[in-house]
Order: sequence, then structure tokens, then C-alpha cells
Amino acid sequence: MPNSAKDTNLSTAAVIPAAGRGVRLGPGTPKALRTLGGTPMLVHAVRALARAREVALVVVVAPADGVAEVRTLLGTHGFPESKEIKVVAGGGTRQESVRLGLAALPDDIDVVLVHDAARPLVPVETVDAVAAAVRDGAPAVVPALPLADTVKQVEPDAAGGPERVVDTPERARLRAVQTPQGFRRDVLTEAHEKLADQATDGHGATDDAGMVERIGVQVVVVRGHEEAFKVTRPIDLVLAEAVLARRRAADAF
Ligand SMILES: Nc1ccn([C@@H]2O[C@H](COP(=O)(O)OP(=O)(O)OP(=O)(O)O)[C@@H](O)[C@H]2O)c(=O)n1
Ligand SMILES: C[C@](O)(CO)[C@H](O)COP(=O)(O)O
Repeated sequence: MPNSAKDTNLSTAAVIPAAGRGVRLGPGTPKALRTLGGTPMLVHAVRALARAREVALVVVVAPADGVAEVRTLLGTHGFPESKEIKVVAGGGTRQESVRLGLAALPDDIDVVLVHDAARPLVPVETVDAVAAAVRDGAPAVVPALPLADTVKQVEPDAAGGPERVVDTPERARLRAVQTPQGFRRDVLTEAHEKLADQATDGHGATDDAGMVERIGVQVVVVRGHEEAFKVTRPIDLVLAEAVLARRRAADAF
């Protein structure tokens, strides 16, 4: 395992959690299989990660009852032959799904990029920037953007009234974090092993960087990208279709 600055001889894999149902997107096909420009979101996400030169292997974490379907789906789409694609069964939370994806990595992988299937339009430049920062010696890296909105911390009202604002954190020091998040494989594996119980007890982390923070590892930030947004609610699908249409129009010239 790499444990010092800059190591140029590292093997990199991507883990793509894609086992969620997409409740906030509304009823219908599981979110990763919903289409964007006629192609499932998951296929866009796998292509985005496979496009990165350093990524040798992509592990897709599918719903436990959908592994065969996802294997068939990915088999019908073209990916570079030099890139290995594996599909494994996920769990009931994102954290569990990532842990199961990590368990499927071969021994020779040193660097792991964890990327939501729900961020299908991440540009390859963002993937490359995250991977490069890990390869340059950072144990954990997140792509992030400044916030456009002011954020309030709130507490519920004991009598059932409206929530009350208790704090307004200084916006200039807040960031909205995206994926792929990049890690030294040993660091991420240790965090997932130590914190596995929290995945199901309601105290799980909402991202992988949050897990390595909990075991005391320093996370560094690289610039994220507006087009790496997460498709969460129906309005995000409208935006994603528009971004894809604009890219396709630009490519046609
Ligand atoms: N048990 C789970 C839950 C989520 N994910 C994945 O984690 C990523 C980010 O999660 P999110 O956007 O919250 O997806 P869902 O859990 O599907 O959405 P929702 O919370 O609206 O149901 C998605 O690619 C999703 O497929 C996963 O692999 N396993
Ligand atoms: C990992 C993540 O995309 C970083 O912003 C986010 O935390 C996932 O949250 P979700 O509620 O599982 O979509």
C-alpha cells in the first residue's frame, strides 16, 4: 500500500454504488436504470469513470435482486476493452453497498474512487483531478463547490410548531461535496470495517469522506464541477437531460 507522497505506480479502481431505489425521484424504475438521453444513468456513470485513463476496473454495486439484470444491461453497452467491469450485490444503505463493493476489489488495487451512479454527467476532468490528488499523496479527496444558498442549522420545535433556526454557519467556509471521492484503498477499507455497525443503526455517514473523517484521516478538497450534480429529485432529471442535449449538440459540430 502507498503510504507516502507521490507514488506514480498505483492501480486504481472505481466503485459505483447503484443499489438505491431512488425514492426521492418518485415511483418507477430504480434510479440507476432510469434513462437520460435514452441511455440508463448507470451506463453514463460507468462510461464517465471508465473514460479516466488511470481507472483499470469498475465495480458496480447493484440491488441484490438486480445483479443479473445489471450484468445483462452493461453487457449490451460498449465500454473500452481494456477496462474490467464487475457487478456485485449491494446492501440496504449506501454505506453498506460501498463496503460490499470494496470487498470485491482484487488485492492489487491501491486507490479507490467511489462514485454515485446518480451523478451520471461527471466530466472526466473531475475524475482525473480526484485520482491525481490521491496519487500525489492525499489519503482522501473530495470534489466540492461553494454554495449558492445561505445554510441555516435548525432544531425541531418541541411543541410541534415550525423548526427554529439555531445557527447560520459562515457560507464562505462551506462546500457542497460531490463524487467521485478518492481514497487510498487501505484508509477507506479501514473506515468501512470499523464503522460497519453504523451503516444500519441510523448513524451511518452520508458520504465516504465522512467515514474516513470519523477515523481521524485528513480529507482534502479539489474543485468539483456544476455538471457533476446528483440526480435526486424530478427537477434534476430535467436539468440532466438539458446538459446532455447541450453536450450532444456541441459534439455534433
Ligand atoms: N442501499 C443503497 C442506497 C443508495 N445507493 C447508491 O448511492 C448513490 C447515492 O444515493 P442516492 O442518491 O440517495 O440514491 P437513492 O438511495 O437511490 O435515492 P433515495 O434516497 O431518493 O431513495 C446512488 O447511486 C444509489 O444507487 C446504493 O448503492 N445502495
Ligand atoms: C455521496 C454524496 O453524493 C456526496 O454529496 C451524498 O452524500 C449522497 O447522499 P444521498 O442522500 O445518499 O444521495
